[in-house]
Amino acid sequence: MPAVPAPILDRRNLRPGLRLAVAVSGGADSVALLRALLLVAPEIGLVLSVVHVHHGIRGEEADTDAAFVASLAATHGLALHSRDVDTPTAATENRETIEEAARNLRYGFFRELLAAGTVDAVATAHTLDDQAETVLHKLLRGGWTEGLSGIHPQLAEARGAILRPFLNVRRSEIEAWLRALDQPWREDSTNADTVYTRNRLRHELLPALAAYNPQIHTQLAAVATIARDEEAYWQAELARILPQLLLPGKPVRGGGRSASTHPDEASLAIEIERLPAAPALRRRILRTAARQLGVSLNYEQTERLLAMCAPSTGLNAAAAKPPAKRQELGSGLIAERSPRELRLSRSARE
Ligand SMILES: Nc1ncnc2c1ncn2[C@@H]1O[C@H](COP(=O)(O)OP(=O)(O)OP(=O)(O)O)[C@@H](O)[C@H]1O
Repeated sequence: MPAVPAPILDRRNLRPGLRLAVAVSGGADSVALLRALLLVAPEIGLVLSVVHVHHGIRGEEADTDAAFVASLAATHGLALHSRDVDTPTAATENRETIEEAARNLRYGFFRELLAAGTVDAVATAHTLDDQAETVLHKLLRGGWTEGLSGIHPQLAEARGAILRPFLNVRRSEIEAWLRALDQPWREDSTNADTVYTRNRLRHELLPALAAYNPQIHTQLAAVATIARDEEAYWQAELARILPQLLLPGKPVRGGGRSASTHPDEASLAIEIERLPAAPALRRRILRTAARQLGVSLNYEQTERLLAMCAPSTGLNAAAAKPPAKRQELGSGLIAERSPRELRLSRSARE
């Protein structure tokens, strides 16, 4: 068999002396990530270990996965950080889906290892295929640039970081390499189950799109990179201008009536005249303001708020209806427009 080159790792965040725990589920992607990191560890000076979470779902299959990962770590003389969790109970208690609960428990363990200083970073094996599936999923459900940013190559934590050095690597490349190495991996039986949206995207929608553009995975991953950079730019702009714009709890000025100051209410005012003209910024300001009151606005709610910021007098006003004076946007969020201010308030009684 011709030699298959090792997948190319993103080395940006791999520095000498880094104590890096590789998150290994036993699947092809994470087994390959471990093998690829083992190849470069001596040259870079990485101190590798393995982290595995037994989620308490998928019965014996998960027991075998855990044993497989333990044996892989032992074969390469690596320390193993393992944790058994009860995903179904956590899902019920926190009203999460099984997938959400498993993810939260998994990342909870990673963050514990980082916070305790046991390791400096945790590497997960997300691939370019995962990135494409995530972006497509966000597009289907409706996503802002932050959602379209998909899986980030690096997540800074309070202490340490979570790294994704395989984000530029195709899953097909990984499997070919493991076969060439004669390295077995564990197949997750739920990966083929088309009950899960993500699996339908992987097995049905993406192959259909690839008939229109064979580079669709790379294109969607490029959307994530572009969206991430755009979002970072606008977030820096927001950090600069928000402190002058959002006026928490201030009374309405400029002739507007005073808003209710019921003790259960949290409120914020925005001076309309000082709002930048660009909708890209206006939307972000409005969404950030709502988020500060604990409400995550969807597109339709954001557009309703945006319309409330239109000029109430002057030439432009003749073309359209005057902006609404008061609207309830859901989740207890109320928007009130006075001549100079837009006030958002949230009743805790909702
Ligand atoms: N049980 C596990 N133990 C350790 N690491 C795991 C486990 N499951 C997944 N991982 C790590 O997470 C990566 C992504 O896994 P997977 O695609 O199943 O996650 P996901 O459901 O997409 O959630 P998320 O993207 O938030 O991690 C894997 O490549 C692996 O590095």
